[in-house]
Amino acid sequence: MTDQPEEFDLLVVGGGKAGKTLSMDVARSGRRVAMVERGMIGGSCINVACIPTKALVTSARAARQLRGAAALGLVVEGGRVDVDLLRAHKQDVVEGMVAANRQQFLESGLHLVIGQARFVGPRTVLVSLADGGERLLRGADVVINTGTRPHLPSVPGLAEASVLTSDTLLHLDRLPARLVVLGGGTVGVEFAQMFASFGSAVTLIEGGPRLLTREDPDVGDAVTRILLDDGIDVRTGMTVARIDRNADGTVRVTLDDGSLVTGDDVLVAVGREPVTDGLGLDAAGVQVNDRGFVAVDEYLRTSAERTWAAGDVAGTPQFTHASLDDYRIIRANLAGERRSTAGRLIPYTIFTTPELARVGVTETEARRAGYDVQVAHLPVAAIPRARTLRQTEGTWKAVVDAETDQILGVALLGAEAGEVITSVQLAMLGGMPWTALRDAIITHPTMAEGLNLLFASLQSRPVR
Ligand SMILES: Cc1cc2nc3c(=O)[nH]c(=O)nc-3n(C[C@H](O)[C@H](O)[C@H](O)COP(=O)(O)OP(=O)(O)OC[C@H]3O[C@@H](n4cnc5c(N)ncnc54)[C@H](O)[C@@H]3O)c2cc1C
Ligand SMILES: NC(=O)c1ccc[n+]([C@@H]2O[C@H](COP(=O)([O-])OP(=O)(O)OC[C@H]3O[C@@H](n4cnc5c(N)ncnc54)[C@H](O)[C@@H]3O)[C@@H](O)[C@H]2O)c1
Repeated sequence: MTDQPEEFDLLVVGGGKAGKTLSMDVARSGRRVAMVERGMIGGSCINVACIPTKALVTSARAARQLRGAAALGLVVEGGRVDVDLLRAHKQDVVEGMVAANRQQFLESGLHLVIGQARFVGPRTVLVSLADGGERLLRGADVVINTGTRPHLPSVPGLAEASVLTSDTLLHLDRLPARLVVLGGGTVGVEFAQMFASFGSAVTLIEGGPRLLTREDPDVGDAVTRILLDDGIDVRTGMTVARIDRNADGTVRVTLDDGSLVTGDDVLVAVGREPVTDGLGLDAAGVQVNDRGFVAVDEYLRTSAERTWAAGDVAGTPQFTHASLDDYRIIRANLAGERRSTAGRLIPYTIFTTPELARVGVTETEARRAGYDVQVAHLPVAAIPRARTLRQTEGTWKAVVDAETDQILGVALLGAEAGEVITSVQLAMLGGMPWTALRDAIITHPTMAEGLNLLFASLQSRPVR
């Protein structure tokens, strides 16, 4: 290695969704691009987050369907969860996507540098290469996209109790007979239900007053009822006082009211923290905010010149599609536009069974913002398609502005909600009033047809 850095038009640190997409895009346009990735080709989503978990959710749903096969007129005998086959299925999906990403990186012409990057000066990183040695790289523009990792709270005993995170639970070579899940957020509810479907006895402990605290109380409570029906022991408003690994290998979780929960494993899912340690942000002149995330403005610029940040580490809502939109913003701004993150409509789906899909604001947020709202509710059982699927669990909710008829937000808890939400999102993006969804001719029998029914329960404004 010489003292002179290798020069690039664009240097991307961390190959997450935003970083890899931007790297390929800029490289395809003929610019010199280096992307430094310490090991996960394709980033967290395809290796340890969305893709492996959703592959396992598919298995969990199949297990549920097999158990309910008689209701569909099928006699299925035997059947058991084989953890090795489960892992092989998940790994096959992951490896297919990693291989496809690797191929796309190659074809784009980007310089993929596998190693750990650390800033040693403005827009300059020293990379400890995975196969030994170092490289010094400098970018005319630099994008930081190093993601987040599971946060481990300072609970007495936790550090010594060999607890699991979403990363490590995915690699487990056995099914815990009793799984204790700490944290009733997105990761907690998805994993709790998945493992309950595989046959684990699951206890879910949430510190807040209910599960999914960002949702309206009625929506969070509806998800809680579904998990309770699945046999999950849900304990809300509970803090863990300490965790101990017993001599026989079991784990004892002591709650603040003195009660004990015993399990074989503990999954800690209490949020994620930014990956910035050892990154040398000071040397780069990049500041972090009070939560430790890289501080960015609405154009995704950091405090350092021509240094940008994207995805989870920049405090963007922690979804892959949000990170992808950060790529669009930085791409436009690198080309001299002024594209902003302000006012983005970012939907999401929580992949419980049934799914909870959300877009826009909650009823609580709309009322707090001073809107005069109308609220529509629809039990999923009222949708003909739900009957034919025999998946009648759940309830839909829409919040509209009574003054303007604009849709403010929708929460769909039910089968295929993650697919149906996009129709609502597109209507919102197009500024369509709720009456358009009430009156649209929608294919029968589909779940989306429920939108006709949901909005039909609202009162039209009197004709003036
Ligand atoms: C269990 C789980 C399930 C999820 N499911 C979903 C889902 O279904 N849908 C959804 O939209 N979102 C989901 N998410 C959230 C989603 O995974 C993240 O929001 C998304 O992956 C963030 O991507 P990113 O662009 O910020 O970076 P990441 O994909 O996290 O990539 C950051 C990369 O930087 C690399 N890196 C870090 N430091 C360095 C360094 N110093 N040098 C070099 N490389 C470095 C890392 O190895 C990593 O590959 C899930 C998250 C979890 C934990
Ligand atoms: N389907 C998806 O899109 C998907 C799936 C998984 C994760 N994600 C993303 O990843 C992010 C992180 O997920 P997460 O579930 O780790 O975090 P989260 O912020 O969604 O939920 C964490 C939960 O843990 C609770 N908590 C915090 N400290 C606690 C403690 N000591 N004891 C008990 N409970 C405690 C919080 O009240 C909260 O309900 C999500 O916010 C989401 O953006 C998305």
